[in-house]
Amino acid sequence: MAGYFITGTDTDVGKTVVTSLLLSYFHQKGIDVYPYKPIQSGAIYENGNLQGPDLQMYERVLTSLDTNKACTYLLKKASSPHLAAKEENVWFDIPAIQKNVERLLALHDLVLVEGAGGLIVPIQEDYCMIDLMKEIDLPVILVGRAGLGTINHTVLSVMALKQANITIEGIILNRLHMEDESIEKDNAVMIERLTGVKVLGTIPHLSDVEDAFKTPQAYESIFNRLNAAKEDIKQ
Ligand SMILES: Nc1ncnc2c1ncn2[C@@H]1O[C@H](COP(=O)(O)OP(=O)(O)OP(=O)(O)O)[C@@H](O)[C@H]1O
Ligand SMILES: C[C@H](N)[C@H](N)CCCCCC(=O)O
Ligand SMILES: [Mg+2]
Repeated sequence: MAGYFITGTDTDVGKTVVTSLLLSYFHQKGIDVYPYKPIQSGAIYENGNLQGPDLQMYERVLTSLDTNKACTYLLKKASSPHLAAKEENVWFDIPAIQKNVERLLALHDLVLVEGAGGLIVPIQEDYCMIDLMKEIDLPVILVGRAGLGTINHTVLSVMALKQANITIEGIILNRLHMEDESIEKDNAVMIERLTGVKVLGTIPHLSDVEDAFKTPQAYESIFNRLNAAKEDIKQ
């Protein structure tokens, strides 16, 4: 029974890609790993069914995924959850989300919970993603961009996590675009120096994201630094 909360410095920073690579990595190691996206906004109708884009990506790795189990709230508007919920007349039952996490933790060796956007994303007008993370109480993997601008975003995110007393397992930088490698290398060094949190590694720019899920061992040097990779999490 182990889990991580995968958060990011922003929306579209690569949380779902990192979560899917982690799913694939642990799955190939024989670990019973399961994803959970409590709140998915930006869901779209496909063949008459409302589909969550993040869930569709997890499904590329775990073809047997039960999307009802892996997501509690599917909202159509591609916005902050608080706004989508207001427009769609949805009320978030936070204790129910918490119970779902506990249920999944009891059922699986490893659970990967993905947030929506970054930390100060409102779920309700006075309750943000970071408040949910605090309640869920899993160690956090923070995904940030690898390139220019990430020092500020990543260090501020770590400051907020520390202020909330949330355990940070590590930072993963993601090469969303091809940028100056000397800046990216220095970013990792400066983020470690300014936060005291380990940068586990950098995910390269992927020409074919889904293809990358087939070879998760390529990220061994990043993922084997996670405690879940070291401990025997199969109870
Ligand atoms: N390393 C990478 N190389 C190339 N493309 C990437 C990489 N990482 C992410 N992407 C692409 O960037 C986009 C955003 O990634 P992703 O969906 O993982 O973001 P997210 O942080 O999960 O966003 P959200 O807040 O909506 O959950 C996607 O189109 C994804 O395929
Ligand atoms: C719809 C999108 N892909 C995300 N899931 C939600 C991102 C909310 C970001 C809110 C904000 O930081 O301004
Ligand atoms: Mg996502």
